[in-house]
Amino acid sequence: MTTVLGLTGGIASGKSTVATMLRDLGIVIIDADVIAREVVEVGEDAYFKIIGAFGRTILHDDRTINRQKLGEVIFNNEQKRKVLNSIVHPAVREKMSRLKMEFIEKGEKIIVLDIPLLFESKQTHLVEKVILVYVDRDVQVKRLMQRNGLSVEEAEARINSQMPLTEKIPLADAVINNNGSIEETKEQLLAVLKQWELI
Ligand SMILES: CC(C)(COP(=O)(O)OP(=O)(O)OC[C@H]1O[C@@H](n2cnc3c(N)ncnc32)[C@H](O)[C@@H]1O)[C@@H](O)C(=O)NCCC(=O)NCCS
Ligand SMILES: Nc1ncnc2c1ncn2[C@@H]1O[C@H](COP(=O)(O)OP(=O)(O)OP(=O)(O)O)[C@@H](O)[C@H]1O
Repeated sequence: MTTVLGLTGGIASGKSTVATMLRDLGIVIIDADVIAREVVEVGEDAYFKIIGAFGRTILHDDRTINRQKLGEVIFNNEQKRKVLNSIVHPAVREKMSRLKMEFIEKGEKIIVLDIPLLFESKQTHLVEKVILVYVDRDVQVKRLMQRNGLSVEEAEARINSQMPLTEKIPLADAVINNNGSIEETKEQLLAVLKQWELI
């Protein structure tokens, strides 16, 4: 029997940090951000659809998608974000489901789907339980600015394009508070997995 968990949070809340801890425990992670990059590689269906919707100005000279430029467009324009989502999300969903089935067939005990927009895009039916990685907004802004080299306005725009983390808390089965140290986050994660009798 395989248990399928969802790992979610907000931008720069610490999902990848928690995913690395899970990987270190030997648990398989299917990462929606990674798949979202793969399905828009040069030559893929979604790649051509993106050019059709956003024009060739969002490409680098080598024809790959200029993610920084596309990000500037979609994080500041809800209409355009919806257009991009409508192109990329179906392809991501299809590939995630396929990978999930492959790992189930292989007999993996636990599979974690790391999906930043799990609640926004109503994907909770894919998983049995959801772990939310939470941080306070000021911590989130600070870590996002630092990691991506963004201004406070740019960081706020990205955070505002998602459901507020406080609204995600009641929708999750377990909440890991990542305001503190990495060690404190790891302790919380292990406690959740023990409580669910997964380790
Ligand atoms: C806009 C893009 C080109 C920016 O690329 P970039 O390399 O700068 O960021 P990256 O892909 O690593 O995403 C970082 C984080 O941004 C947030 N984010 C990404 N896309 C979205 C979106 N459409 N709406 C809200 N938040 C988003 C997520 O928290 C994600 O973890 C890229 O994020 C993208 O193609 N987004 C659309 C697909 C999508 O929704 N991906 C999220 C998981 S399916
Ligand atoms: N407990 C912590 N203390 C200090 N820094 C942290 C902590 N957790 C994460 N970080 C840092 O915060 C940033 C965001 O963390 P991470 O990349 O894990 O978030 P994420 O939710 O996967 O982000 P995204 O969805 O935007 O890719 C990273 O630079 C990471 O090193």
